[in-house]
Amino acid sequence: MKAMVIMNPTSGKEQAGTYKENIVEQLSSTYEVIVKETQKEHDATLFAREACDEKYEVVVLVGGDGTVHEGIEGIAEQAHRPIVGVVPLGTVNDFARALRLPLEPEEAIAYLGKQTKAVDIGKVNEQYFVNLLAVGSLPDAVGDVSIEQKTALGAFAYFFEGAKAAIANETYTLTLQYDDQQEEMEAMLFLVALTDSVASFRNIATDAEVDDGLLHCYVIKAGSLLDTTRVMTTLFSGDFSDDTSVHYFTTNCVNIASSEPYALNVDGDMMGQLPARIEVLKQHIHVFHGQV
Ligand SMILES: Nc1ncnc2c1ncn2[C@@H]1O[C@H](COP(=O)(O)OP(=O)(O)OP(=O)(O)O)[C@@H](O)[C@H]1O
Repeated sequence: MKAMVIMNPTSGKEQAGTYKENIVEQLSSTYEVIVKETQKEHDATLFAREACDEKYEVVVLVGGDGTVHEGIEGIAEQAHRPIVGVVPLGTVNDFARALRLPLEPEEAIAYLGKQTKAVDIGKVNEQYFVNLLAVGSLPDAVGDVSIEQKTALGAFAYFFEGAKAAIANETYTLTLQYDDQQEEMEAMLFLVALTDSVASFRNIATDAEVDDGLLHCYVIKAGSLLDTTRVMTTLFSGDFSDDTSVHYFTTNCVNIASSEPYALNVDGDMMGQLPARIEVLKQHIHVFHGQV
């Protein structure tokens, strides 16, 4: 049986190489292991696709959410899909959090080759996502977060920038189609979460399970500045149940359009623009899972 380890040498303050030996040791009793280092953008996608073509049993993605996203892109549409392992070396590591893996790389390595679980992935137009898709002020702001900010502030950088943009109160008209319904609304932010870990905050999308086959959709409606501030507080607290400014629904497919070609933020990076068809591929990828 074969395992391919795909490492991004630039992630984790360039410490990825120091974990190489332990990863190989963890897997080598069961698998013949090869290690590939990415040199540039999209290498992880190409390597992961090669692993599918050559019928590898396992692909281990060593890096941040960007590396996980690229690796999953390479696997998602293939007939043979290896089991995916994750060694988290990013700032946020939302996917590793959702899989209940320890964020300490050495500890996460111990889960490679152990218990597996089939998890959902999302498809947006012709791309895939494992965690979060967003349209609105927050995603623009997330795209603006610099590497230095991420390192200094960690996950909080996203919400800090997001809150500033939201308070500027930028809104737009969205048309949503799902489950035979069509809705039009003024929105500040549209979020689709697949897991309960969004920019590292576990109390957003608390109902989302990695294998529930559902897109957890949040429309943060336009309102006054006061409303906006309150909504941001609600977002931080994670309890939307009594908030009329937040429209929450679940579905397995939603079409979203807007009068303006708003940009999409997919798993933390700006990719493509509206209109978009978003669907969930239920329990599509097997992963090595952490503690339940
Ligand atoms: N050798 C390389 N040199 C420069 N960039 C690379 C290299 N290999 C991969 N990349 C790019 O690094 C990015 C992914 O970085 P990483 O895995 O650290 O995720 P991240 O999302 O930036 O993590 P986080 O934001 O949580 O710190 C991808 O855009 C990928 O194309």
